[in-house]
Amino acid sequence: MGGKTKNQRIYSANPNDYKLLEEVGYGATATVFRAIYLPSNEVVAVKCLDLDRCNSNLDDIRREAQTMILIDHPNVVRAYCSFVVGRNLWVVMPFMAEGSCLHLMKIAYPDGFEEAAIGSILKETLKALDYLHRQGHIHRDVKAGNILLDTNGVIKLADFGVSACMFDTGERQRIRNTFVGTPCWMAPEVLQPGSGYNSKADIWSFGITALELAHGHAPFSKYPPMKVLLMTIQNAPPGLDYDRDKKFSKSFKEMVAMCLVKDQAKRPTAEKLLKHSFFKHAKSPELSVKKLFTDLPPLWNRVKALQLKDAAQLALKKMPSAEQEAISQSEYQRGVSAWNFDIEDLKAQASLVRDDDDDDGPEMREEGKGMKYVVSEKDSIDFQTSFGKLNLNYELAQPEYRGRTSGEETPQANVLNRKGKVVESDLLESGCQEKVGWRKNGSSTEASSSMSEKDMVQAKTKTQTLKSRQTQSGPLMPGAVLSHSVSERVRISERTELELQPSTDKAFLQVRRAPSFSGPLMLPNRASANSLSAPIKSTGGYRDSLDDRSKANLVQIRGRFSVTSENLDLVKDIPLSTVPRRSTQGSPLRKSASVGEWIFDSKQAPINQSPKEFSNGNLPASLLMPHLQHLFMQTTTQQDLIMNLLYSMQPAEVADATQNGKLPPLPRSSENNGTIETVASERERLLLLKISELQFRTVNLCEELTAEKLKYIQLQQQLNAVSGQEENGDRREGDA
Ligand SMILES: Nc1ncnc2c1ncn2[C@@H]1O[C@H](COP(=O)(O)OP(=O)(O)OP(=O)(O)O)[C@@H](O)[C@H]1O
Repeated sequence: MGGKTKNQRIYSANPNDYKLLEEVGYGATATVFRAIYLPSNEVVAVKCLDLDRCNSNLDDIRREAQTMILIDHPNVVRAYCSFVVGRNLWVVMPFMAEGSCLHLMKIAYPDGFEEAAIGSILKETLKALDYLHRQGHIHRDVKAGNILLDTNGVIKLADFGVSACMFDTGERQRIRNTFVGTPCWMAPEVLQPGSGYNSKADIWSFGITALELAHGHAPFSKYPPMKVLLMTIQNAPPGLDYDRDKKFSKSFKEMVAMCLVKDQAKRPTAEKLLKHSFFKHAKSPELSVKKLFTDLPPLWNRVKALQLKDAAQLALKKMPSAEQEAISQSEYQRGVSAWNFDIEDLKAQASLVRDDDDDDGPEMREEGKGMKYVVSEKDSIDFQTSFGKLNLNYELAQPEYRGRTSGEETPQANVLNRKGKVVESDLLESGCQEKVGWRKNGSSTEASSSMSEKDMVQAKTKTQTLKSRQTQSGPLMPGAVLSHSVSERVRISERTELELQPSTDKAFLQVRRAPSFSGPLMLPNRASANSLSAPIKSTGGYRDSLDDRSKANLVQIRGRFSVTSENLDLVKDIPLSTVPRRSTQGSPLRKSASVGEWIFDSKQAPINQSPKEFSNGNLPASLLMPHLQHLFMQTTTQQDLIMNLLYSMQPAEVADATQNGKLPPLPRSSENNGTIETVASERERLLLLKISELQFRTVNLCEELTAEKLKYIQLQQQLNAVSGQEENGDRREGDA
């Protein structure tokens, strides 16, 4: 898809016309390069999207790219053209020389920007959203990482990787009832399957982005994604409410609060929000934003420095010992397992979290997340949540892809000064490492070194290894990509490298392979390879994440859910406050393997109740009440469980289960056109049926229980009678 821009410049679809220079960014699915468009000698950005890593099919991706080409707004990054190169889609865009707000914060403003700059950045972003919403688009990935800055202060919203058209109907709209976005920035309604969402989801993400720009990180960003999702649903919306936020104006706080309302209907439209006093008084970006990057080195050096910093930190501070790694891994697994199975526990945890915990050290933030949740040799994790399947993409290392065209120095070995002149020296040797953190303090720039001498040695080792690796792989001709997929090459080379390289190098690779919590969370549509009803992937699927104990207890893995016998024992999950204490301590009621069938275990009857008590007329009620309450709780818990399971099942699975007689028949809708609304109402009816069935079963169980108790009492009475007769006999013998 070659294309023309507004000023009629034509950009060819021939990869040989583009000379890829430095890597200036990377995301979950793409690596972005500064490049020269050779026919006009113009600097552009080329985003190389790894199609293997996208959950959409090629047609969808092409359509997205086409949408980007049609976009025409000063605050939206448009695509000049796009074309397929091997297993990659190249999207040619204007080069935004100062990169994203996220990178800028990471490198120089770890605690966020000042309010004036935030106002300008948000206003320009909101203009972009207003335009997109008017055009019928939902961006769905609004965040600081997608707000790009140019040297002249121009601000643009980028990344249509997950955008959706609001006016689409049918299949595409059904797909939209899926999780797409980035966990910390995702609106609560996006997490509710079946409820659907609209452009107001962008307004929520916009509010979260405002907090991100104010604090340097998004709320909840230190938590694992599954916890973030739960906290978004359950906690009060985050805001600018704490001591640290005193410096911000009332109107800023008010604007953020307007965006972060859980009820999407109560959130303002972008158009309305633009009229808010906070934006009316916003300064021009020329005045407030341009100064943010004076004194900073060029973008590619910042990106490189960030990569090295991450690698060195990971290698030296975060690269855990075998033991720590095991703990970390088990924590990770626990998180995944907990998300799947112990929702109550997670709810309790989430409720204990204080929002002001977000003030924790930078190691808890985005950089740190990748370190804690490193899972090597895995490209993605499929979280099987009670709400649906979440595919957590990882950032992918593409070290070999950073090369330039034939005969050029590799970017890793080049340090360019602000004028763009190539300085032939290693980043580390040049002393650039001293500025790994260009922390800006007010107007002055402090060159702070966050790497120790040891860091340097390790990082240098890394750099040298990178160089030699590039020598081995040779310079990259854009055309050469056609012959061998980047992802393939990377996977092969990474596997070999992980086996052969010292830990530092592994660490570097893992930094890039760590879960990208800033990347999109995607629930692929069923037509895609990652079908919801497909068996759980062994690589990274939660099945792997179950610990041995859980595996041993595995009763059933069906579709996207696994049920363990441990989880079936819901008794222990009942809150102590709501259930009589006795019933939580070794209840005589035990669940059989099939959910809903209860067995009374007389061995476990409360030991402090003597047989005599059973013959007492009051006792059956006092004994039964806890169990009846217990049963009631169980039923409620089961209902919740079933509701979660049903909500997470795809219609096809429900229909399948119905046909197999595993679930009551699905009520047929005469107008079942496959829309999500119909599916939702069908599920609701199915659920009501299930609830009635459970209630019926509960009553039956109570009756059975009462009958058993009566039998027990009768036996006790018979026993008493027999022992009474024996006693009388003994006495008579004694008297005689
Ligand atoms: N036109 C551009 N000019 C300069 N830098 C860019 C440009 N486009 C993207 N970048 C940089 O590259 C990074 C990754 O790009 P992008 O967000 O498009 O990739 P992605 O894989 O879609 O990311 P994700 O899905 O994780 O948000 C951006 O955060 C930004 O720093």
